[in-house]
Amino acid sequence: MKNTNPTQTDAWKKLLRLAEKKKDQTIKALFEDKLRFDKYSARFEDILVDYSKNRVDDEVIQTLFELATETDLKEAIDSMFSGEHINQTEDRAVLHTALRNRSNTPVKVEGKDVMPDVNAVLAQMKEFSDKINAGDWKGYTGKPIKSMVNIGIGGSDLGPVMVTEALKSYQNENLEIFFVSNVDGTHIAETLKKVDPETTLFFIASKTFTTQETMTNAHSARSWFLEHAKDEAAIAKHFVALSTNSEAVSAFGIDTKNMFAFWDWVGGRYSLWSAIGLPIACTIGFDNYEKLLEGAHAMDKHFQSVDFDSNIPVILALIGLWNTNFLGATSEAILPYDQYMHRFAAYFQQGNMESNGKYVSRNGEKVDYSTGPIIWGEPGTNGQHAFYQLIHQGTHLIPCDFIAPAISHNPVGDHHPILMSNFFAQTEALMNGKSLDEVKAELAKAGKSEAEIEKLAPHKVFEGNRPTNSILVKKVDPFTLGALLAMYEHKIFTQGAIWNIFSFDQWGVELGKVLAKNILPELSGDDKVSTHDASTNGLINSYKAMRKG
Ligand SMILES: O=P(O)(O)OC[C@H]1O[C@@](O)(CO)[C@@H](O)[C@@H]1O
Repeated sequence: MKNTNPTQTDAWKKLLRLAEKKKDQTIKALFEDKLRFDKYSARFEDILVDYSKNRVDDEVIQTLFELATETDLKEAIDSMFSGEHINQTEDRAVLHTALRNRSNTPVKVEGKDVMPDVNAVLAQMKEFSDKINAGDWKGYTGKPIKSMVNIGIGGSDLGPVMVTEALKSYQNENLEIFFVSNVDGTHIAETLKKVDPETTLFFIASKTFTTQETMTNAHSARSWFLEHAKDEAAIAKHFVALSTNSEAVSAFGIDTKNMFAFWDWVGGRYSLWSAIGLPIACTIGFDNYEKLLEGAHAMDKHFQSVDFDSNIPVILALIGLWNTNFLGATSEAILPYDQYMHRFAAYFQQGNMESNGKYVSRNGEKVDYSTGPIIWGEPGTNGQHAFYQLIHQGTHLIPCDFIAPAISHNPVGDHHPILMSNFFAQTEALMNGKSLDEVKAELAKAGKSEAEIEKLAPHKVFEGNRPTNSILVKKVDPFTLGALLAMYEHKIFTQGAIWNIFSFDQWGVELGKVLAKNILPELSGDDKVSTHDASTNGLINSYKAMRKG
């Protein structure tokens, strides 16, 4: 991968000029082009991506494509899929795409085709999840597994949580799935209250098998289990490990035949396609998990082969870059109008912010431009009653992705049409706003006096011109969800490539962990601590005083 400073490209300089030249342009006016919706929307299988309600015109979008070309995006894409060690600071390939490579074409890492290993683990996952779903995997008292608890955090938790929630309609009704991630004892305590040791399976999910929270929770779960089962031999029937680290798995006391492996070229935040996805496969059945893989693979092929001007992840990435680097947006909201997708934004908080929350370029220099945005969001319509005030009338420009299914899994009464009417209305309102004249006419029609109108009107004006993408899917099914996830993954990849940053390491999560390990021993006993700054010393010593009750 090249390491071009994007601001040095002709396209970037032109985009700066265009942003200035078009600063008074409105999205509403752009719709005078009657073909705009057709030109600025794209179909992929049962997914419609409408990016027409953005502040981009033909000149801007073409220049954005030039930026992608000038920063050698195609070469970057090919480098990733070819197994090049593009994760240079960890000297690793980035091949989560190989995990869902349903075409089974060879994918080489250091000259070795990894597909046989990938397929072997998938076969192991299928065999195991089939047994769980059929009730053939018995616990230490001979009863079938009824409850599953995934113990993991970050990429070893967020993906399985988000997918099992989004695909809850596909869940085996004889099985329940729980997730424990936080080291806060409440998380494991509240979960263990709900499950029976005789019928519970624990997934210990950790790429490194060293993460403090996960290992703490895993040992607590193991202790709880042995209080009931007594015999350590029972562990083998109730604990499986999802990891790259077989030595640490054995040391924990899980038989490596109960280990589902993956590899260092799978990033944690890109790992739900790997053995980390086993709780998904067990919850929704392997066939549905396979459809998730197929959807992602279909999007991978689209991303790899389609020209930029029809390439959905590239288009979304470039529009996001335009919003961030030329219109000054610092965050992006993901707003799924689907209650089952309530953890979708949270998933991409890690996916996006842990990938592109970087301030040093691939050249090792501090960047002088914005990189990854803050990702946040909640399901619609709830967000409308929480933070849409700011999105509509705040001082921040917040590009939003609205996502909705045409068909609900729960067609209760007229709920879905009501939900969808809000989905359509919000992007219309964010684009068109409401002018002062319209507001004044409304207030006059409502019988307000001149004085009241003068006082109220400014507060009821909506400037509009706030950019949104609308992503309309036929139904949130495994294939479609897989394609959506891969679409966002490749958007993130594309932005990182153009921003000339390393998107696949995460050094920023290390310092806090190290300092916490230094503080932990200081918390035992009652002696005062004085090894830190006055605030940290004060906090620790206050904690020690308070906990005495
Ligand atoms: O899967 P594991 O090795 O336990 O890591 C968990 C999470 O911790 C990190 O913060 C890295 O330390 C995330 O990148 C990762 O997904």
